[in-house]
Amino acid sequence: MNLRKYFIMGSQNCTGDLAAILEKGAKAGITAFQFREKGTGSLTGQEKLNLGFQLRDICTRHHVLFFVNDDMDMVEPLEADGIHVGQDDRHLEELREKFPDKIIGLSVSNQHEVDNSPIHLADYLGAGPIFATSTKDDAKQAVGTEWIKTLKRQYPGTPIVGIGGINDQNAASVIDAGADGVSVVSAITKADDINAVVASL
Ligand SMILES: Cc1ncc(COP(=O)(O)OP(=O)(O)O)c(N)n1
Ligand SMILES: Cc1ncsc1CCOP(=O)(O)O
Ligand SMILES: [Mg+2]
Repeated sequence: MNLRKYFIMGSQNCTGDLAAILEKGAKAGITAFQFREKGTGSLTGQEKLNLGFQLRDICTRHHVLFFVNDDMDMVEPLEADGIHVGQDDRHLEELREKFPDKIIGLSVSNQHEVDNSPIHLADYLGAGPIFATSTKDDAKQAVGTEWIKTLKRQYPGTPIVGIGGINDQNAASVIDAGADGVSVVSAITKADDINAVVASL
């Protein structure tokens, strides 16, 4: 499971063509992708599914892991490799039972969440927001790279990806803190040169 360069995107994040952005990212070396279609302006129903098929196909062609965000009903139709959920989403017990062989990621933003989560059912943890972000309206307070160190001490065998405000300038600090990968939205969707940003990440 290679989560080193984990790109997340939905149509609400872009003005341009999502398929073209993902294709560039995949060619440049992203290792994982999460289809996160949520928030103002996002697609629903069949339109969301159709976009999902298109993006899934790009990931298949480039051997990039494909995750869906939150929506467990899309996992099977899109033949996703896994699903990422947060604290207010479907419970890991239910997901693990339904998808015994899929990769399940869980967001954890503080110790209270860790203490109240079945971490042993998660295949990886999304830690953040590490830095301030304007991509997610309801993002929690930025926790800094110290949070990665704290998690890694407690769960040395569980892969951890940092998320939130990560870009090609600060990604190294996230990896240096012990993260196995960096998850980014705007660093790629807003990049002038996607190839350069992914290489630099
Ligand atoms: C890799 C990764 N980490 C964290 C998140 C955030 O998930 P969540 O807290 O459920 O928030 P939403 O993304 O659903 O708004 C993530 N999506 N991916
Ligand atoms: C989905 C999500 N979860 C925590 S922060 C965030 C958004 C990250 O976006 P960006 O990489 O643009 O800061
Ligand atoms: Mg969620």
